[in-house]
Amino acid sequence: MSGEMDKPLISRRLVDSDGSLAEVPNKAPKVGILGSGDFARSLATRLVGSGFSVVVGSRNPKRTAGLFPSAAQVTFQEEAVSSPQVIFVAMFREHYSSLCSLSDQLAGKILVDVSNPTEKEHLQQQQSNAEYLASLFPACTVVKAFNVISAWALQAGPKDGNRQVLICSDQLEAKHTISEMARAMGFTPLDMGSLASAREIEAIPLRLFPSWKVPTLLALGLFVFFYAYNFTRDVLHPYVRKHENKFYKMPLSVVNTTLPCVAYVLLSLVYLPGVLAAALQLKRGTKYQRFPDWLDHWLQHRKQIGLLSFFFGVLHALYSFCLPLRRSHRYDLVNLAVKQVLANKSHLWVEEEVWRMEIYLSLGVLALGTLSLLAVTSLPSIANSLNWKEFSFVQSTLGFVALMLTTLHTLTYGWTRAFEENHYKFYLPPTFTLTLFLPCVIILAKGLFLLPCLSLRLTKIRRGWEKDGAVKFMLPADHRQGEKTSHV
Ligand SMILES: Cc1cc2nc3c(=O)[nH]c(=O)nc-3n(C[C@H](O)[C@H](O)[C@H](O)COP(=O)(O)OP(=O)(O)OC[C@H]3O[C@@H](n4cnc5c(N)ncnc54)[C@H](O)[C@@H]3O)c2cc1C
Ligand SMILES: NC(=O)C1=CN([C@@H]2O[C@H](COP(=O)(O)OP(=O)(O)OC[C@H]3O[C@@H](n4cnc5c(N)ncnc54)[C@H](OP(=O)(O)O)[C@@H]3O)[C@@H](O)[C@H]2O)C=CC1
Ligand code: HEM
Ligand SMILES: [Cu+2]
Ligand SMILES: [Fe+3]
Repeated sequence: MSGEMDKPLISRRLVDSDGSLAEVPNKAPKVGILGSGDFARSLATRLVGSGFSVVVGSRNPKRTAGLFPSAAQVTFQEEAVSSPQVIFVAMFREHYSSLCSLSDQLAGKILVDVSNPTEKEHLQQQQSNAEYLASLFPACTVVKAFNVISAWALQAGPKDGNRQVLICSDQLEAKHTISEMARAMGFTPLDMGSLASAREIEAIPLRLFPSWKVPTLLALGLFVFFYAYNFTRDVLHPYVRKHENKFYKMPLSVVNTTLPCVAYVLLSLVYLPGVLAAALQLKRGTKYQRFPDWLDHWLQHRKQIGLLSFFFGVLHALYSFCLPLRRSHRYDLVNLAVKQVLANKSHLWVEEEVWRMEIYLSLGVLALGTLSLLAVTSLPSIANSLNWKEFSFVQSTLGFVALMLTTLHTLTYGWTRAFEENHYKFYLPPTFTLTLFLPCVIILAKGLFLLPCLSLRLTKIRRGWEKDGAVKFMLPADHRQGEKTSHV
């Protein structure tokens, strides 16, 4: 734990209230840490590296002293809390009460609660860990901070991962002190208000990609559905009807009929809500009415659904490149050649099939290329370099172009199969026909919205015009209080 970590990351200068930089007095400010676990160790290392003087309070300082940087003083709890004004409590909630014997020494000091509850604790306990700590030590000021930073991120310094430290407390002064400390350690403090926000802050590390949950479940659901459908058609049907063993198709072939279908359906689900929204606005004759919750939610999750569609599209492309590499493919080719020789046929070449394949592959590549533009512009650094018009051109117009290209890719792939009886296995139509329904609805609707009468009306509505005379800025009738929908 030496080397780079011991160097101050940021020189010990603090920003005065008037915004000017003030040199901190030479004597390093003293900070206490209770606990000697992973978090305490990383915190001590970071604090020492940022120019603080650290004293650690442990129940067994002899055993733990070796684990801390040599600059940190490790001692008994009572001694550690006596002089610093700021004390980090790097312990779990269930052990807070063991500190009660220290309450006299702790009185008047700032206690920083860094703890994270488990999912179960978070649901069971009404009181946040920080509020519980405050209730145990009424004579102290409790600040909630640093729980969103992992011990690892503290160790590595703020070069990796999220730099934000969410801070809340009932006392402004204490919050300011801890904010400046976070800044000195190279993090970005974010004021979250009073200690009542602690529960919310404690919930953050429990979340795992919140805005991705529904889109991911949707994608998985579609995958399971299409896989089962394709399995039934491509594997089960030949087995049941002709006792043919086609189970080898399960890992690659069936997957590659499934992936593109998921990608395609997801892509249409990105552009469907815009069409529904436009239709709703046309029907209502106003834009000053909230969309129903489900539509609002759907509109907000388009980015995630779109990126998932891109992901499945990329997988489909990679799997497609592997199709001719398969051993089964080679056997098929050789067997076909042998059959031809036996039948005394030569020069097998169906012009229509050749063209169809050349075209559908080309369209697939174009579709994926267009989709990658959308994916690239959704990176924040690129999105920030585009103005609003440019961004919406890529997302809305090019996205629609990608949908069109995919539709053409699918149509040229499917060709006349939808109309041939031998392609209906167990009366199930070929898979691609299922996926074509939504995109066709969208393309049709977009076409309709281009009709002068509708497009003029839509433009007027989007500029604030309303069906019933003058522009009104009324709260919609169905607006219930306390209802929040934007949460991404
Ligand atoms: C790979 C990928 C990445 C994506 N990344 C992002 C992302 O980073 N951020 C993001 O927000 N989305 C992202 N998306 C989702 C999607 O591209 C956008 O939400 C896109 O703006 C949706 O376009 P839209 O035309 O359906 O909707 P909108 O642009 O919201 O328009 C809604 C409807 O109104 C119509 N309309 C719009 N303006 C007017 C007007 N002035 N006059 C008349 N009619 C109008 C449109 O034709 C449409 O029918 C991504 C999608 C994919 C596939
Ligand atoms: N690890 C991480 O990445 C993160 C941890 N946190 C939070 O930091 C806190 C500490 O976590 P972590 O360091 O990982 O946990 P550890 O189990 O590694 O450390 C807990 C420490 O608490 C001290 N302690 C004091 N009294 C008791 C007691 N009665 N029983 C047991 N231990 C006691 C122990 O030190 P001693 O024996 O020296 O007294 C022990 O080392 C937790 O609240 C956690 O939620 C927050 C963000 C990230
Ligand atoms: C480099 C890009 C692409 C290539 C090389 C490619 C190639 C292919 C191939 C070889 C097939 C036939 C699969 C089979 O024989 O089972 C196919 C089908 C299909 N592709 Fe693509 N594709 C590409 C991009 C895309 C994209 C981006 C999408 C959608 C977002 C897509 C959607 C489809 C669909 C829906 C089918 C029909 C699946 C079925 O019902 O069997 N493709 N593609
Ligand atoms: Cu949501
Ligand atoms: Fe939600």
